[in-house]
Amino acid sequence: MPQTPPTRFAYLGPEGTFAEAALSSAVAPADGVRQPAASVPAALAAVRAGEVDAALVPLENSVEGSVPATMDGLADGDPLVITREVFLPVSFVLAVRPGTRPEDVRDVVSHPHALAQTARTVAERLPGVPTLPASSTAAAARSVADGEHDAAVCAPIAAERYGLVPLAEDVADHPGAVTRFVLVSRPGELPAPTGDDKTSLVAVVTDRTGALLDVLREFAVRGISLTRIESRPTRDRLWVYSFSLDCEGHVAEARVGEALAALHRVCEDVRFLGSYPRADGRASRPVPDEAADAAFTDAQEWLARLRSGQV
Ligand SMILES: O=C(O)C(=O)C[C@]1(C(=O)O)C=C[C@@H](O)C=C1
Repeated sequence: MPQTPPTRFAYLGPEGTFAEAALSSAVAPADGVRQPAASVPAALAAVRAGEVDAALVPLENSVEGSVPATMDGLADGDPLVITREVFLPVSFVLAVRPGTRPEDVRDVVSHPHALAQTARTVAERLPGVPTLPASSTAAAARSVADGEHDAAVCAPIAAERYGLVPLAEDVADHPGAVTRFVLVSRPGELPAPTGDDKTSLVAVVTDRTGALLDVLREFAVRGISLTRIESRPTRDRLWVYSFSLDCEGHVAEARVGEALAALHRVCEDVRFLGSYPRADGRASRPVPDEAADAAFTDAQEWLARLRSGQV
């Protein structure tokens, strides 16, 4: 009997990134093969090209906010959809080659999000030492192991993986940070509604009075709570913005489907980014009776009766 090929996953690499840890927490090693990608755009490109089935990429961090490469990578290019969200607590060490003393360190390298989350502590430990960006925390650790740089801000597991030792542990300025990762695929069958889901989308609006209010109203009048909203420049058109947002609910629910259809009417463009199980551990708000599927069905039936003359 022919065997189904294993699911292929890309993640922001190399080995030892938080993205790899997030993928491991979500997908058992036996449930697919995984390959590191050099950057978030490279991971998304591998999905679009069909080289992998899905990519696990960072979307936002509780301290530093959104990851622009992922936000923009999902908003532009061939459509991709989120099928799952994964939350991972992140903690950082300042890692060096064995034998390195604080006074030997001439630079500190890491992913910009990791440098931002540790800026104060690293400056206290290594005053005046410049910081440099890397494509990921693990790429930073590897470059220190290779002798290209002197210290990396990375996960304890990355330090171990690349033979480094901690010069300082727990160097986050705000301990307890969590990064939200998303698993993205080419559009296909949607994850089934679980009753506790999120829907993500990007709405492009023109520069006019009340444009954002129009977007928000379509959710509010249908009893849908938003869990995130932020604006990004569309980049190719001056002063035209897109709103990237997550709301509670699944597109299969009438209230969410109708809100999206309404946005399609009032926005210049709407890009659906998926409906997937909510995993942030926070309780979704109860759906008001008048926004439940049954209320929409009842209203549709009533309207059909009116239209057929049964007043
Ligand atoms: O470099 C990594 O290890 C990543 O997975 C990326 C990333 C990010 O983009 O925010 C993930 C978690 C940390 O907040 C720092 C870096």
